[in-house]
Amino acid sequence: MALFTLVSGSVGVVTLQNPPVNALSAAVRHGIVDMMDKALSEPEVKSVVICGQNGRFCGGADIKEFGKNMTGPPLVPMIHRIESGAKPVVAAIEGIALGGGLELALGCHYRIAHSKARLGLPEVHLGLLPAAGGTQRLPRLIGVPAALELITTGRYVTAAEALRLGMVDEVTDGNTVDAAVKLALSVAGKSLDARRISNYPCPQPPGLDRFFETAMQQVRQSARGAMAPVACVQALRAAASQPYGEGMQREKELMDTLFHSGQARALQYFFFAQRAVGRWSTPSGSRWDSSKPRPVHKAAVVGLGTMGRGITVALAQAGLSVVAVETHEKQLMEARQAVSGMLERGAKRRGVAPAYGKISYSSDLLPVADVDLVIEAVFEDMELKRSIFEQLSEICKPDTFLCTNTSGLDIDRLASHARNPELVVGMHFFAPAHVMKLLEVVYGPRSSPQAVATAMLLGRKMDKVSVAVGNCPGFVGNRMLKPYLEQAFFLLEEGATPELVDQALEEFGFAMGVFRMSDLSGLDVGWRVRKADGLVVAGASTGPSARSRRGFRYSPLGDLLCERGRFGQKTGSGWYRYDKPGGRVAKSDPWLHGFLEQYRADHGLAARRVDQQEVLERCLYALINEGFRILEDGIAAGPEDIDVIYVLGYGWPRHRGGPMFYATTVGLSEVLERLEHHHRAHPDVPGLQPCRLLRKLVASGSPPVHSWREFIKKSRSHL
Ligand SMILES: CCCCCCC[C@H](O)CC(=O)SCCNC(=O)CCNC(=O)[C@H](O)C(C)(C)COP(=O)([O-])OP(=O)([O-])OC[C@H]1O[C@@H](n2cnc3c(N)ncnc32)[C@H](O)[C@@H]1OP(=O)([O-])[O-]
Repeated sequence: MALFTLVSGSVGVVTLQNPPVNALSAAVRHGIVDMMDKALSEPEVKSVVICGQNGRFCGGADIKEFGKNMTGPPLVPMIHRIESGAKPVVAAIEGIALGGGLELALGCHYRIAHSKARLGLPEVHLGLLPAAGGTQRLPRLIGVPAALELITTGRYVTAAEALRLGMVDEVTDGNTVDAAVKLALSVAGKSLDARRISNYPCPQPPGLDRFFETAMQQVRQSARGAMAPVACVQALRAAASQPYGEGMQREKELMDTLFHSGQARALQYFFFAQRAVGRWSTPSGSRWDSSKPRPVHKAAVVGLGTMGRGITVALAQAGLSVVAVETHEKQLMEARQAVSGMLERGAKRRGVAPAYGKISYSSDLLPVADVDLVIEAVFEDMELKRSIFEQLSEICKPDTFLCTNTSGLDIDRLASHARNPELVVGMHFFAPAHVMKLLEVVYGPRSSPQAVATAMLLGRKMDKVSVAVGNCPGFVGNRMLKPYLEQAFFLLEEGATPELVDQALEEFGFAMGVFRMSDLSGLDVGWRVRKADGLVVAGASTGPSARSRRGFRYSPLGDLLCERGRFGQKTGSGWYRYDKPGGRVAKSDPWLHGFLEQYRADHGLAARRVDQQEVLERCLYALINEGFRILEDGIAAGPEDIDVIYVLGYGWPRHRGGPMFYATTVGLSEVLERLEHHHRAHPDVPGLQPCRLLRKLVASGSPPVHSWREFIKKSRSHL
């Protein structure tokens, strides 16, 4: 819908009305076309302002319409009609002008933005390109290099940057629509020849061919198999080398290919999945819409190691007062410095003042007495955490929420040491905690709905996507990692190398293969967990018991490397070697290859050829299978939760939608069949045994991923 009003006697104001973001649905497009026709035909209207209802200009095309039979006036001719009209049109940009919304504004003759507005062309994140003229008008307006950067990254700019770049004509702190009306009055009747961007020549970057070859190389490297960024470069090249009309034709052709691609479907699924996880529920019936969070103004972080420092920064940047506690004086001093540096860099990036004043430091727990919420972030040791929870229960106000940052310890056990177990939840942050977008909020059987709601909201305030998950070893993310890692180890035993496994996973789109990732995060982390689980048997490096635990296949390879002090990057060697401890560049290690050969010889294992397809099937399907088990157990409420966790926390390629969505693109029956095949070959590996839920879904005709929640609910209620 769009509303027309006549103001100041001669300015027609067209207001887009489609809450919450005024997306350009068919009804809105109809409204704009009708209201513009009215404005352009009525003689008393001399100029026009386009704005959006409720302080938001426009969030772009209506993504919900994609994939359906699209009706209504198309965007390109609609915007062309505005630009080519005889009356000046001013875009009054408040809040957001994104995607098609910015393209609409670029079709207007003038643009005024409110100082708090954000502008951008984020289509690339949806597997698309700005196909309503964005790839052709923006470079004509701000030059090819700047447009290329904005379009291929989908980055938003502030109003101030938009003004610097020349995307807008004016920025105001006052009422944007009033300012736009004033401008519209002043330009009524003036020539529009110099205001139609499509008429501008596109400034050519020097060395056009070289410029685009380099750009394409860079984009291909960072895109990791995503098609949209590559298509964006192609469209920009057309803008720089062809007349506007031909450039538009190229934009359309490229969009046609992207629009129907699996990648676009995956990325659009992921867009909605990130929002769906906010509508959380637990098996006991707590829900996002019936659980009221309590306000948190002051929080404490206990333990200022790497994670605690990041959490402190995230809380301070979210505007909370933070008491940062570290009992070791030296560590406290180092942490103060590190936190200040992180705050400074963050503030510089965001163009704000560093939030130093939000943090007070302490070497004892007493100042946490009046905080609303504590995040304990000490070393992953149950005894240590238990003793801190007991102390916190003594010191804190009775209603203080007690949260623990843990990647897998039992929340319920910890809660049993708190005065009020219902106020205890887990908050699993990912390193670096002030940067990574993901937060697993772990509820135990005793966590109150309010505690879960409060932790979820706090995560959002820290600019994270919070996902509520149940309590089990490893929660969702690390629990699924276990069978994935296990398969990678088994593949080494059977003849693969770390390089081969990593290459297969990186070509699939992971930022890092499993071995490179283990080297980065430290092999000792998993070793500690396996030791705690009683899986590491000293002196069992040969003999029949070495490769079996509790009747199932086990690979001690990771343990053997750790016994030799090879913890990964930090020690200068792991699955790869590095120039020095802390080195970052992984190099193939002849020692490791020799070690693997000797290991196979010691265990009577014949190396066979492992191909990339087998790596993908064994590692990824085992991980997906565990995902189905997690759904079956009610640890995650829906596939979206798992997919968001894997994309935002574990480097799963976004353009593949997440593991559960990916399973639907492969075909659930294919995943089932391949798991059965691999399980037949490795009957002593339970991770490869297809789980019940997967079988049930296949038997029910493999319903689409968005209907799994209902399916799971129904199949539970039948039990
Ligand atoms: C062949 C065809 C040719 C077509 C040509 C098209 C060309 C064009 O270039 C393509 C586009 O514009 S592509 C588009 C390019 N634009 C983008 O990529 C912008 C995407 N949007 C965003 O990034 C964020 O939503 C905002 C920053 C706008 C607001 O953030 P915030 O304040 O945190 O709010 P929030 O929680 O995020 O959203 C609130 C609710 O609004 C919903 N919704 C939002 N946008 C929607 C949309 N465009 N649509 C529909 N719905 C949209 C969202 O799902 C949620 O619904 P729920 O039911 O309550 O869960």
